[in-house]
Amino acid sequence: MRIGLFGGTFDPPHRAHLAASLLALKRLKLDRVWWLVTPGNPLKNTRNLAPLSERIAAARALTHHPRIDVTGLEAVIKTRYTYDTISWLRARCPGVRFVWIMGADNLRSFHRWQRWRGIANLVPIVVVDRLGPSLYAGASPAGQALRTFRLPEQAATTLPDRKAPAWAFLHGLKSPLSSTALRALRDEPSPAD
Ligand SMILES: Nc1ncnc2c1ncn2[C@@H]1O[C@H](COP(=O)(O)OP(=O)(O)OP(=O)(O)O)[C@@H](O)[C@H]1O
Ligand SMILES: O=C(O)c1ccc[n+]([C@@H]2O[C@H](COP(=O)([O-])O)[C@@H](O)[C@H]2O)c1
Repeated sequence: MRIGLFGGTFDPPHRAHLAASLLALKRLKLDRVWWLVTPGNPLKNTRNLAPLSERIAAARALTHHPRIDVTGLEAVIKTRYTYDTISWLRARCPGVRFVWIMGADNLRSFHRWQRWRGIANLVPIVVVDRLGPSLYAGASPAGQALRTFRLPEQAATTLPDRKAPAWAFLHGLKSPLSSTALRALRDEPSPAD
């Protein structure tokens, strides 16, 4: 069983999240993708974050795909740290080949995550193209530190079978969508206001 783990804030979820999941599903020949809706990204200001239950419900409504499961696992196991989440899952699912999925913006800030080198040693990672951040992601501190473990894109399909550290960059999604932009649209005063 090959499972992609797609952690995110999803406030709100949008079509690029779905497209990134579908791209990883197809290119890595995954059996499933599990969305892990975070109780709150430890590096983001979470003061105005929508409630977890709302973000989970919106993600389920958007995905509605037989191979995508939306979970609030991190709230259940009481962590916000990816290293803890992946360790917890690996300990309980020994037969599963997990892969961590993230957008290129997160590779750029990956060196600020708790135990990021440990995460890279736990599971293979796939980085999905994102309009803007993709340009410099490979040159980021983590991209540079992990450069010798980078696979050519054509080998991405082998990622779930690889021993970590191993990572690949998937091109082909250059979506400008972001939750920040959607929140700004939502919060814009209407002409009637
Ligand atoms: N347009 C996109 N293209 C590729 N990956 C994306 C895109 N938008 C989000 N992602 C990835 O999806 C995951 C969840 O992202 P998140 O919920 O933070 O959405 P976001 O649009 O980046 O939100 P925000 O604007 O609030 O930071 C992250 O790994 C992120 O890199
Ligand atoms: O573990 C960490 O230190 C850490 C720091 C920043 C982000 N993350 C995780 O990265 C994922 C993507 O976050 P976001 O806010 O960009 O959607 C989400 O699962 C977060 O919990 C994890």
